[in-house]
Amino acid sequence: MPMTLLSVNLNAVAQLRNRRDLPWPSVTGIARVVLDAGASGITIHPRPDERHIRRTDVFELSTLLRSDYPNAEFNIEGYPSEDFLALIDQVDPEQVTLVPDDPAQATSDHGWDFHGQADFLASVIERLNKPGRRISLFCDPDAGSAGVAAAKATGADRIELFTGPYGACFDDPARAERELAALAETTEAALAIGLGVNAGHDLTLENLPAFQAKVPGVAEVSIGHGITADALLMGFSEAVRRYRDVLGDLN
Ligand SMILES: CC(=O)[C@@H](O)[C@H](O)COP(=O)(O)O
Ligand SMILES: NCC(=O)COP(=O)(O)O
Repeated sequence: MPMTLLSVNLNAVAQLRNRRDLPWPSVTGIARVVLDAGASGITIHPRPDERHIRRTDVFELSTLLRSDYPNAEFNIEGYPSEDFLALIDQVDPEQVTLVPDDPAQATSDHGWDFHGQADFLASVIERLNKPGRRISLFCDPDAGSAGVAAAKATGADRIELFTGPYGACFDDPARAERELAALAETTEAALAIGLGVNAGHDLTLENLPAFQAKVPGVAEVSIGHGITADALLMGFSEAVRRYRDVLGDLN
């Protein structure tokens, strides 16, 4: 089975903590648990209103990864505003995932318009690019070969497939098949031109097996909401173990 790495998104943990003016659950504490359980990295999507991840979390996570988990990948997602770009300069994560969200958006719900925003993306990527850092662009599942060619032309290293529409098909197997076919076609087209592929949004233990089987070649998935829901029942260590198992990442 092809192996896909798991990056655990800690937005939901931060959102739970933020219900009270108290420091638990600890975002860095959960980061330790998931990395000790074999997750390959940590993903966060700090939003301008700090409704989940706060600026302070970004620095604390960065310090933790640098000091205790030097092989783990830190993936920071967000819209490339000047504030976001300055944060990336300060924190210097291994992967930056650019997402076309406006500040008021409830959650990410679409990929980039690679043709319409080609110049903007190319200039941002030129600023962000440096050795040892990967740039990924959030991508609609049906972007197809024209979309991924335009994404590659911006200078990006990878796309991140937006799997939200697939995740929403949990009660509609026929629609899920159609979503998987679009995701597979976009992935194949990206890999054929040397663009790496990540994926994320509403992936779960239930929908990952079919995704793994039908969309081969995905390097990394970032998962937050689903794995946090599972962790409430089974704990984060066991949840990470089960996701890694489905992803072919257990010995
Ligand atoms: C980019 C993406 O797919 C998202 O999943 C995002 O990171 C989730 O953000 P929220 O946790 O704010 O819904
Ligand atoms: N990039 C997608 C991500 O990080 C996780 O999204 P979700 O599992 O919380 O929907």
